[in-house]
Amino acid sequence: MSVEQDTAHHAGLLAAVSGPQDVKRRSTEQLGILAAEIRDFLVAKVSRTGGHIGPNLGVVEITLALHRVFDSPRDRLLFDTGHQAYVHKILTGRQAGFDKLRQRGGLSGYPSQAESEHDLIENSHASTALSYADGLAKAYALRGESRAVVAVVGDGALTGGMCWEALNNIATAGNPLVIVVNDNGRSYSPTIGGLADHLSSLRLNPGYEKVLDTVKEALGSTPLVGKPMYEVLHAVKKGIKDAVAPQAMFEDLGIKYVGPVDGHDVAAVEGALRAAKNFGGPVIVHAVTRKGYGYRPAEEDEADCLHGPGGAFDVETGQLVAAPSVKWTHVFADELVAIADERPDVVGITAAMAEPTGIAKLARKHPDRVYDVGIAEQHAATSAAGLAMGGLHPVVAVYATFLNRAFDQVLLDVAMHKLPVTFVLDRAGITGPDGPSHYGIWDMSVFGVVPGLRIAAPRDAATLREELREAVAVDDGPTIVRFPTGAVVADLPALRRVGPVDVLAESARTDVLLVAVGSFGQLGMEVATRVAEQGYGVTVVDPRWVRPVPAELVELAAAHRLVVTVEDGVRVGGVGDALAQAMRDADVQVPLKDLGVPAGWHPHGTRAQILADLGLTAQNVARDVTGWISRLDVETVEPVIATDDAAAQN
Ligand SMILES: Cc1ncc(C[n+]2csc(CCOP(=O)(O)OP(=O)(O)O)c2C)c(N)n1
Ligand SMILES: CC(=O)[C@@H](O)[C@H](O)COP(=O)(O)O
Ligand SMILES: [Mg+2]
Repeated sequence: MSVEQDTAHHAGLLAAVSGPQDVKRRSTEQLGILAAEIRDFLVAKVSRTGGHIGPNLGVVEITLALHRVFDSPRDRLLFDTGHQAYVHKILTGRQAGFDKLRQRGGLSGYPSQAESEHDLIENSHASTALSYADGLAKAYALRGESRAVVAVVGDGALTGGMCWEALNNIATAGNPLVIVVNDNGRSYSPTIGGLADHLSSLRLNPGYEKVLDTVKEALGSTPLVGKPMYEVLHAVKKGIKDAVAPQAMFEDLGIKYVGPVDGHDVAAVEGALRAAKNFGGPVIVHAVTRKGYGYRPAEEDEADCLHGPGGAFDVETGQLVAAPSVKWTHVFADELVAIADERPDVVGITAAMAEPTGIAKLARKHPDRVYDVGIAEQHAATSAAGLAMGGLHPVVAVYATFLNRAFDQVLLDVAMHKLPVTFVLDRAGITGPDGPSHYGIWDMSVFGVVPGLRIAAPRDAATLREELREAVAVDDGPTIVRFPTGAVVADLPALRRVGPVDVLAESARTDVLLVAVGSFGQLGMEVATRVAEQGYGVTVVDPRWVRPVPAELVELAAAHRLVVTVEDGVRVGGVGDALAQAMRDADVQVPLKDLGVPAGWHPHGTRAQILADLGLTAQNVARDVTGWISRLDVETVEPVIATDDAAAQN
């Protein structure tokens, strides 16, 4: 067969898949071909859009086997985190959508109910699927519905505490439920922790299966010498298993364990899944896979097996096509290392995202001063509280969206104890292609209610460095420093500083106080120019520290006719809301308009597109501001006319 014929033959099998039924009818040999076609398809498509290529290359065979053994959507397939559901999408009629993967109006990077009846959970925060599965299995049992529930969970996601809370309940409930552990030994970087070590010891122990075979043979050939002999042999077998395998742990919990199976052998996975399906109770199928399997640049990418290139990449090399830029993350990472060089009490914490948050840079310089806690943001917060109680100043670097789940820990374990912990929230505000679950738009509202917590929103590289230093200098309570995704914007020097507030622009007229939060500083400057063209004077300020609301900001507000806030976060409970309250408390009667992200689930796209959709562009804000201030002119004129009328009548 020529290369062309071969390619056409490959493309033909995948092209003929419009749903799971087309996977079920394939022979074992055809499945191998189909798997290769899927990998080609993934690389070809994702290299143009960016996306989670490494994780998906690793679950091709598992997903094929799932769709052969189970009947989705009647049976429920749940993907933990959901970043590895591309193959599932390909097999459930969505191949055409991959040209616009993660792009505005296109396919979501995660399961999506709007896209397909085969998708159920849309949450793309890790470690939730087992809890959903527990609930679903209970619901189907109570309603008398015979439907299988299957959760696919990675070894990384398994480091999250919710998984263990769920396992505890799944075991007690005893409902039929299949948990596929997709064990590739990695989160982004190699997965950390006791469980991960246990799993990898099993994976790396070639003697394991041989030992079991020997015991099995011994059992088979041993003449029936009665129960005691059997028990001795059984104990030997169990002892060996306990030494090298995690099943003892799962089986002690009450969950049947099947495995380990080669996760790239469809027939093996299929066999294990069928056994699990027929078991009638909770079963763990432990599938060992390789992240990035079948695509050399991913397999050989030491950093993260091409976990999720943010944009188009070169198929030959796996390198991003876009020219590298200096990101907010880089500025933070460099400054943190500089601070740590000066202050031995400063330590870093990452929740399985050392490279993406920049903490890796500190780890390379001071390896004994960085802790990777796994995908465990709640634990990260309280562990940081412990470190602070022990005399250190922890810097917990997480994405803004992931700190949401640690609210109680930040509130009570850290803030109530007035502990000096700095949370650095990367990817704050609208992020883009990952969609609504990944927008870091809630932090200022959610954590704004925490007593004693100070929140900084730097506007550029210089203020990020400065505010990070100010944050780690705080020794009587927690701090947050939040900044957006992507390339850091050009430095925007202040004209002067009033308390903590930077004045970025001012004019002779004091019509509007424009409070530009964080990276909206530059937008504020453009708005001021546009509004000035309409004859109004705008003072642009950056509060720098948005919580607590600086008293100086309230004083500045009192000196203007209109206050407008613009922030990259939800309006409810945001900076605008907080300033309005502070103004009410101070009896400042100046009207305030707050611009930000409206409540809702805003679909994915680029950050710029979404901000434009939300009206958060200089043009839109300038139009709004001009409209509001000109209406105020009319309103202030009207009472005068009314008085004249009244005088005329008298
Ligand atoms: C709560 C939470 N924290 C962090 C992340 C970021 N994140 C996405 S995937 C991932 C690693 C997942 O590892 P694993 O479950 O083993 O899946 P793999 O990518 O190896 O297939 C992390 C840390 C997240 N989605 N949710
Ligand atoms: C699945 C997940 O939560 C992450 O992989 C996320 O997609 C990373 O986003 P960035 O590309 O912004 O690092
Ligand atoms: Mg993994």
